[in-house]
Amino acid sequence: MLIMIKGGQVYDRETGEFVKQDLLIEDHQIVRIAKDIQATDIVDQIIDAENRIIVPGLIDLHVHFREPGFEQKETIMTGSMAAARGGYTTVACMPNTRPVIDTVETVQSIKKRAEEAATRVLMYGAITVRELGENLTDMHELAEAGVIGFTDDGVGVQTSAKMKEAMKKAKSLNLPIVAHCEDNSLAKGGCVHEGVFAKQHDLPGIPNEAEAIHVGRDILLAESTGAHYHVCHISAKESVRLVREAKSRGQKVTAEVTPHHLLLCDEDIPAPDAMWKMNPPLRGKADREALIEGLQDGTIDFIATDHAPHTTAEKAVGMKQAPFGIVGLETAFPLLYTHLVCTGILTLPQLIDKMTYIPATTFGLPFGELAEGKTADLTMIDLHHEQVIDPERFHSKGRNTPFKDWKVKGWPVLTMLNGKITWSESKKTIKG
Ligand SMILES: NC(=O)N[C@@H](CC(=O)O)C(=O)O
Ligand SMILES: [Zn+2]
Ligand SMILES: [Zn+2]
Repeated sequence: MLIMIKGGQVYDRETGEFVKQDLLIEDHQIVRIAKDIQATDIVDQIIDAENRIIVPGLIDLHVHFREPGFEQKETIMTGSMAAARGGYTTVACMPNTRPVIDTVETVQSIKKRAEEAATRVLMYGAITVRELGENLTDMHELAEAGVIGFTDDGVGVQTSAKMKEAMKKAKSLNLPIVAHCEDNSLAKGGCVHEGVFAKQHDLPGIPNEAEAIHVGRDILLAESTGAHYHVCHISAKESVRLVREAKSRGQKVTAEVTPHHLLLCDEDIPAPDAMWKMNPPLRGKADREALIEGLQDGTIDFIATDHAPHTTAEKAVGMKQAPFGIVGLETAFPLLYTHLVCTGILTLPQLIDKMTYIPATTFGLPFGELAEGKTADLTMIDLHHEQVIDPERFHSKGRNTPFKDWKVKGWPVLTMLNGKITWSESKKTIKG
């Protein structure tokens, strides 16, 4: 099978430029990128990319696909379709499923289910059995089964000794510790950020230190064990400061931030409505500013959505009772393009790199670049098309987003994984 993508503005990471070029894809590989490829006779399909940019397939290293155990919220199939619609070709699933991803059997069964998925589905193994914080999983076995790192995402590892033990093991396996940073003794019972909104509505707050204290502790532990330490969904200004300081000492500490923490703060929450409830919570204005600054100066390495679908019924029970989490895969790129690139906060190449090449290289994954010889994972985006976010049109089972009705531009129009089209808005082809 030979596919040509014709006339698009192809992103070149090395120069940061968009050059009008054609791509030739043979089976799963990009075989040629050049101006005006004359191969019309031999190709099976020609895709018209006029007025579109072509970027590497987006990569989201923090998603919750809920399978096994919570299929009412999402499945690998619906989650991966949401990812494809959002322009993603690679995702990494968190292990807070039922059962937890803490055994080789569970890894294998998810791999099996993911064979037909619309994205490449990578996964993390749990740090502790059932994410209970008590006994380490068989990390060696999980690594052999192919997990890309270890995390107890959903909960923090509460004791320093357990985290240190996990880091030692992770270091020996050359895999990262990916930490959900939350000290329960400080966070317990809170449902929003301990700030303006909590006060106004008399809601129990989660203070910044609940996150930052783990970041600080773990940076010390990573320093002594030599492990690669990665901070999930960083949200507090103090955490950004700690990561910046560790990086300046040359430590292998990395961090990700979500679109919602970059675009919203607690004062933006219109009313106590669980569509705005997630963990960590939307922080204060100064935190949001620190996150943007951290993203700009490279303290924060990349963007991950923390796509966390829940059912409408679960989210309808109010701010205190509802589960934490919002969906993100189908809105991330247009939201960030509209609110960070069109406003001059990031350049378009910076945004693309933080959603492709940087997450890949941070975790040593061979994706995130458009080049001859590379896997044909790519996304075609219409930067000009403006559309309102309509959760009813999501491929995800989750409708839980605070961005409903936001008018944004920069929508993905075609996604290709391994040389196969996994999502296309219009099937706009010249041939085939
Ligand atoms: N982020 C969330 O608010 N929720 C996540 C758990 C997590 O990422 O900590 C979930 O699994 O629902
Ligand atoms: Zn988390
Ligand atoms: Zn998560």
